[in-house]
Amino acid sequence: MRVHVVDHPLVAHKLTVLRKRETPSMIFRQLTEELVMLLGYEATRDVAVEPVTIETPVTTTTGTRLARPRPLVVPILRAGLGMLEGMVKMAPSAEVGFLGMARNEETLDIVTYAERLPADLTGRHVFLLDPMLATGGTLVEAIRFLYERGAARVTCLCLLAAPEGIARLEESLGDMEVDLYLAALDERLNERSYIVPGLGDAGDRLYGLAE
Ligand SMILES: O=P(O)(O)OC[C@H]1O[C@H](OP(=O)(O)OP(=O)(O)O)[C@H](O)[C@@H]1O
Ligand SMILES: O=c1cc[nH]c(=O)[nH]1
Ligand SMILES: [Mg+2]
Repeated sequence: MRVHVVDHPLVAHKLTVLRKRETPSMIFRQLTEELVMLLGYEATRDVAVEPVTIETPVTTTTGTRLARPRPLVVPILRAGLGMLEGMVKMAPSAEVGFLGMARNEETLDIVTYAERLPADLTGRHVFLLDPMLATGGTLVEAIRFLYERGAARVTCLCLLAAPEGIARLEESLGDMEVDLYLAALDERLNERSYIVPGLGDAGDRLYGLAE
């Protein structure tokens, strides 16, 4: 697995505001979208492209477009949904699929409760979106699922990860190649398997309480 921490002053600044306890949901959603755009810029740096002939007002020229089959963007519900808008703004021709997964907060087991993806992912480059990589249980399940469906390549975008989750991915993925883009690699997990210093429960902060 290749881990890329996007080291940029704007990422660090926005992430700091995102972490703050008092940041309200509306600002949290906005910052999440902006952070995904910055991560997405890096994560798509080597996405496959192909030449395309176009007419400008002056002449015919050869430009570039994202190659077919189109990249597939997959947010892991619920919290990953907060990352979708920013990613599709960066790659508007990408297709979008959905995975709904939740970790049981007592047992940490993962339940997949929804799936809406193409039946065959052969040749597809999948961009998996989930803000939090904690124990890694969710991402391991999701990546396995995508490769079993035939995905050619999986790139994960997370805002935060714990070293424990990265170690779990490295142990569990064998020869499945994964690129992981992060806004920050945090210190550790706490006794409830929350990321420290972290930002709390990303799903609740995005969609939980009305202000
Ligand atoms: O690495 P793990 O230990 O598996 O934990 C990370 C998962 O936990 C959170 O989702 P949660 O299960 O809280 O669902 P939600 O998005 O609906 O809040 C987060 O968005 C990840 O999907
Ligand atoms: O810190 C964490 C860990 C798992 N899920 C979250 O939303 N936050
Ligand atoms: Mg949650």
